[in-house]
Amino acid sequence: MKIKRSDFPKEFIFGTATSAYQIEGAAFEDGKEPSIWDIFSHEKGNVKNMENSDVACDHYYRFEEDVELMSQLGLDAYRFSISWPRVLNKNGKKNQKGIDFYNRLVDKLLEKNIIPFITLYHWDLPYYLYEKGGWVNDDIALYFRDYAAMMFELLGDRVKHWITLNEPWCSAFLGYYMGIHAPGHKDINEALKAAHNLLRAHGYAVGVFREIVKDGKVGITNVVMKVEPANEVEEDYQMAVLVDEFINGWFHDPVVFGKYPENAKGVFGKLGIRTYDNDLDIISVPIDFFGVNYYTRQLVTYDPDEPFMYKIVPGNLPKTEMGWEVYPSGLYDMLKKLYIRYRLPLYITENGMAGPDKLEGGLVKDTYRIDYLMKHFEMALKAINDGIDLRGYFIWSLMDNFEWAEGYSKRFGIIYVDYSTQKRYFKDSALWLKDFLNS
Ligand SMILES: CO[C@H](O)c1c[n+]2c([nH]1)[C@H](O)[C@@H](O)[C@H](O)[C@H]2CO
Repeated sequence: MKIKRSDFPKEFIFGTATSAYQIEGAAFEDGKEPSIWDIFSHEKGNVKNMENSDVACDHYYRFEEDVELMSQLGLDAYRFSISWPRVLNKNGKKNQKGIDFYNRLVDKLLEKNIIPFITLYHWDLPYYLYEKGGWVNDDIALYFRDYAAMMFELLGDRVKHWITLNEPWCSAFLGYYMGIHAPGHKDINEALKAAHNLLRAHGYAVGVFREIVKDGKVGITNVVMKVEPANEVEEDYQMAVLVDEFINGWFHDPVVFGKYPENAKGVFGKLGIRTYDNDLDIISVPIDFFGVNYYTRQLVTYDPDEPFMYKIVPGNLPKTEMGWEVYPSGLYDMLKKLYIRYRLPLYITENGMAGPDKLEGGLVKDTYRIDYLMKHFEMALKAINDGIDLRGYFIWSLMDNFEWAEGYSKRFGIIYVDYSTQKRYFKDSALWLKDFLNS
């Protein structure tokens, strides 16, 4: 059964998502200070082929063309992030040229009737704050609060949908424990501290949001993985519960319940890893929605030789270029689980796939991406029809961009970017989406 746009509630919004560091470029121009990713990507061995976002998709200079493309597709909304080091310099002064860029971007979106959704933090911490300790310095929550208040003051008259953090799990565990993201640390105690300070930053920002953008909605976007036992044996089921708490619970429970998940907290305690319970009242100030970034499932199996007694097992379903299984039913399962547990409205703030996209004669035949998106749209519609308060869906991503440690080797866009010419090309998936949005 082919679903149509009209099967969704008329107020449901379809959009695309990007982030500042992945598309803007102009990394050192117009007064922008370096971020931890500007430094990390220039250090050998961190990013495939030593690629970086000095230029990326040159969006800082091409944003009008890009908004025009969004308008041609008929998108309802666009999710993007603010580069903190582009708008606030190391002396705590506003960088007016950086602020003007976001003013012009927001005004262009509104002119085209595209609803802006802003993410305040999508991993590009100002390097000058990292030098003060970054996310492991408790003061960072207040620096973030002041940055958030400034952006709410500057754009809150026109932007009514805000996301404090994108995937604090990645910032904390990829950045401070696994070392594969900036700042490249490998210290579990730093990771737990960073996680707590990220959540404190979120809570402080929501507090000032309520004073400044009275008619706005604010939430937080988390990684959402369907965690399943690799084998249907008791010990794997137990590991699935634990890993679900590590990945999903650790950043959802404190925000709603004001407490960390018990099993995971117990495991950290047993391993002598410190956890925190200060400011849980600030962390759990009420929010208006959860942003859900769903891509795939994670199969786990018990392994006593691993630090946390589990390891990830690659499943046998078809995989994307990232090696992630295509698992649409996991989206439905997680939307239902989140809605039952937290009773909050939901937006899918990211869903999409990296494909073997080839530009031939100005076309990209990414039928696999059309199939992927259609199957996930069907799960979103099923969730809505089952009474889940799902309000929107943002495809990751509007255009091919800098895929962090993978550099430009992974293409997630519905628009193809030829980085040698900066020309944009609608992939077949974009043309399909345009038809779908008009169906
Ligand atoms: C399991 O995937 C994560 O939820 C995830 C996937 N992704 C993300 N988070 C980030 O929010 C984006 O910046 C990435 O570009 C995007 C694609 O990798």
